[in-house]
Amino acid sequence: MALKDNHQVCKNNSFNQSFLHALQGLLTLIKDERNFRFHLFSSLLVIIVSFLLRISIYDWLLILTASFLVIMAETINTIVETIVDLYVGDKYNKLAKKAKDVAAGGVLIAALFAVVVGMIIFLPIILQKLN
Ligand SMILES: Nc1ncnc2c1ncn2[C@@H]1O[C@H](COP(=O)(O)OP(=O)(O)OP(=O)(O)O)[C@@H](O)[C@H]1O
Repeated sequence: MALKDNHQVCKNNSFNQSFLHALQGLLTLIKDERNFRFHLFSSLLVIIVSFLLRISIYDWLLILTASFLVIMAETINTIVETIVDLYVGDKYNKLAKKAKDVAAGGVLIAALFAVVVGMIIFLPIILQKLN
């Protein structure tokens, strides 16, 4: 059915098929996108640290939201890059540059937000443990 490319171009005809194609998209992100792997690994690291430091439920919500935003921004960045490449190929195009740079800027904003959230939550706990 899905997961191996059968050159399907028609609509998915079952929930299972839709789900398998979504899973295939996720695996493609992990396999092909170095930055996506980096953000996924960083998020897992932050989640492990959050467990170890026993942060509050509200802090968990913030940490998970910040991680989710970075991963979603990276996903949208990959979508933009792929569509731009599909459209312009190897040719230089000013609008292609704008689209790709803006998409990358979105990832940067989300990553900075995650760093600020991480510092607000982890720094006081770490400083308290050091004292
Ligand atoms: N067709 C193009 N026309 C103009 N500029 C381009 C084009 N393709 C890429 N660029 C420029 O090269 C940069 C890198 O593009 P590329 O598609 O390699 O992204 P990437 O290295 O995969 O980015 P990221 O690190 O965000 O995943 C873009 O941000 C853009 O400035």
